[in-house]
Amino acid sequence: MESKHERPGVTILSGFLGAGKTTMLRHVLAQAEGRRWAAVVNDVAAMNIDGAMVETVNSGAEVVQLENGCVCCSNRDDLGESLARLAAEGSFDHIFVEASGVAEPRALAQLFVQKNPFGRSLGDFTALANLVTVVDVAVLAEQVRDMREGTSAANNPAVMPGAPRPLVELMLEQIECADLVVLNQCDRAAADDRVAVSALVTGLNARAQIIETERGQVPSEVLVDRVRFDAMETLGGAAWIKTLNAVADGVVANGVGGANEPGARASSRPTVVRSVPTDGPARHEARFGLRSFVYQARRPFRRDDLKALVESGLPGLVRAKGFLWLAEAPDEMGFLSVAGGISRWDTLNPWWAAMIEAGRATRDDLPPGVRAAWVEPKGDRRQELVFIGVALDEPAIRAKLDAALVPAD
Ligand SMILES: Nc1nc2c(ncn2[C@@H]2O[C@H](COP(=O)(O)OP(=O)(O)OP(=O)(O)O)[C@@H](O)[C@H]2O)c(=O)[nH]1
Repeated sequence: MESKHERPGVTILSGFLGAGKTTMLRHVLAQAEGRRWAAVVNDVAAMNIDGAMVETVNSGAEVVQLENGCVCCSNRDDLGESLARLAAEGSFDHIFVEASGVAEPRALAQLFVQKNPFGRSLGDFTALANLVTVVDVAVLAEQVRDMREGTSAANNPAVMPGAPRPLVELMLEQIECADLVVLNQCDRAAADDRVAVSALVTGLNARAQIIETERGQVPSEVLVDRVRFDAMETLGGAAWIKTLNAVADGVVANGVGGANEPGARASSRPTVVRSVPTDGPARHEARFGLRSFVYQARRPFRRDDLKALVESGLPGLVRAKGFLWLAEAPDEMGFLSVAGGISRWDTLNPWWAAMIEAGRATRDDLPPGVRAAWVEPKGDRRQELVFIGVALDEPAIRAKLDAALVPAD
């Protein structure tokens, strides 16, 4: 084990929408046992559903929520400021960053190694320990099957410059730039699929350690105690980068083979690393065609109508999640999560309004976030759902959601 840095260590959790980052972070924070940890949570939409979920773990960790943009592009300064502040406080040994599901880990890692115009980088305040990518094995297995079977032009459309890129490209890039790849949701994947996905990950990034798990059940030591990040190795870990370097070194004749092999050494020449564009807030929309919107309402849903709507499949939907107020259980905060074509319905805790009505809390107990969202007479009971997808028909979805609400009096 490498010695601990005096600066707080940082573990970055990346991974495609719905892979299980928040589930894993909650599991890890629950293991804090008095250790001085903090978490910075970023969500892709204008509302930080993940941050609110992480705050429900009573671990003692400070949770900082970053909203209004993804940390790998439009929200970089906020991430930098939050990490610098947490480091300056001197009270934390380790900080976890949960990136949004569309974040590119390479862009995040570069914040720690590349100096800004003032000659500073996040590496001056903190020590990046691990870039971790969480993968939904079942979803990636499906993509591997499509890639294998996709021999026709229709399955392999050419992406012209400036056009949105397929989302699978983002998934693969997240794997290429990782020190540790967590293959999550193994309970949903067949054994053959697990083997195929593991082979794909090794092919893309032979250097990364791979862990298979369910529900993000990893021991915290794996993320905290061992420092794996190495700027040259991690940023140059992708098989294609190693191959290019080997070609440039004259090690590989045709740019194929050799450098992909486990244990292949990185070239000593400067690593070829793609530059990171910094083109503002609309980057994910422009690059991958992904858009998000937030649906809010102050009336309860009829459970069956909402279920029927969600299960009918909304064209273009990649991810939906958020808090629900259901007419059938008006005192319980519901949680809906749609990812990889599967919808999950959970109950979290009672609404604060229900607790006050039952005499179990008073208005003075309300946390600031709840106070800010309070509207009489129903208090914090509300709908707050984020929809993320490609070419979503937002007005049509909003109209269908409105129709699933209990009619206004
Ligand atoms: N069956 C199964 N479900 C899981 C597993 N891990 C997470 N889930 C569920 O998958 C859904 C997505 O999990 P999250 O932890 O919210 O995923 P995420 O990566 O944080 O999602 P985004 O922040 O939206 O990108 C939730 O409904 C989880 O309960 C798993 O290993 N198996």
